Amino acid sequence: MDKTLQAHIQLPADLGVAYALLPGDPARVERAKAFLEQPVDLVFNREYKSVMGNYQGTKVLVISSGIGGPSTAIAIEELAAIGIKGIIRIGSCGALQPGMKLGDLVIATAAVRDEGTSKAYVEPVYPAVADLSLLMVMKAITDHKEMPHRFGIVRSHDSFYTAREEALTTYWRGKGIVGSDMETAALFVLGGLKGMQVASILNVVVAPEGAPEEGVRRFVDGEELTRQGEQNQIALALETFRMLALQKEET
Ligand SMILES: O=P(O)(O)O[C@H]1O[C@H](CO)[C@@H](O)[C@H]1O
Ligand SMILES: O=c1cc[nH]c(=O)[nH]1
Repeated sequence: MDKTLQAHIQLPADLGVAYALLPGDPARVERAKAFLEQPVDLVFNREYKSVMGNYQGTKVLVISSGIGGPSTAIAIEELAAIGIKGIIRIGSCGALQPGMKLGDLVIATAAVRDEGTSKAYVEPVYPAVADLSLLMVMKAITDHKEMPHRFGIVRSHDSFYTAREEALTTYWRGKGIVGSDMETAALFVLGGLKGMQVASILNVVVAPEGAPEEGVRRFVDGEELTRQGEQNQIALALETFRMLALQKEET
């Protein structure tokens, strides 16, 4: 077995796990860990904190990506190198469309590539799309679960504090985009290029007319609706992997 550690995530290739949850924030790894049976702490190097455990018979790795495309792409590359086949991002986002509430889930079907990382890999005409099988499983689960959510296109961006942020949000709201984050496009493009199964479930922490920094601050402080949204997204992601694994066993 190859015991060589990946340079950044510091994990070896013999973990024997095929599915990974990918939050941005290392603190979310701890909260996802609470859903796992026999959880084992693995590594905390730079922004990459990892734990592994079982969810109702399915082995799952949880590892943080940090903020933005570059650190996410490094995580995806190294996860692919250790045999990860499926990744579900469990991130936070700003809502763009009227009526969306804190703690609602956005299940990204595709992402606007308004960032740089995915362009370092492939021309901007290449689409950033989620894996259809994962989306179908999520649709089946959410059809029967009480969990405020919507499927739609998100926008991934690189900046947070420029003078153009409000204008950009207004522009993309007009194009029907439902949420904004910073990693989904890189995940979808790399996942597509590498033939991995990838999806992204985002928890709304900034209301449609809210100030991004204020929403993020309140989420960090433990605001109740956004914490419930986080619990919902973790449960949905884990249940999706469990059902996917069952489907694979059956075929
Ligand atoms: O909460 P995470 O998963 O980090 O996601 C969102 O939060 C960060 C910005 O506050 C960005 O990484 C954005 O994509
Ligand atoms: O617009 C937003 C709001 C929250 N988080 C993001 O990444 N973008």
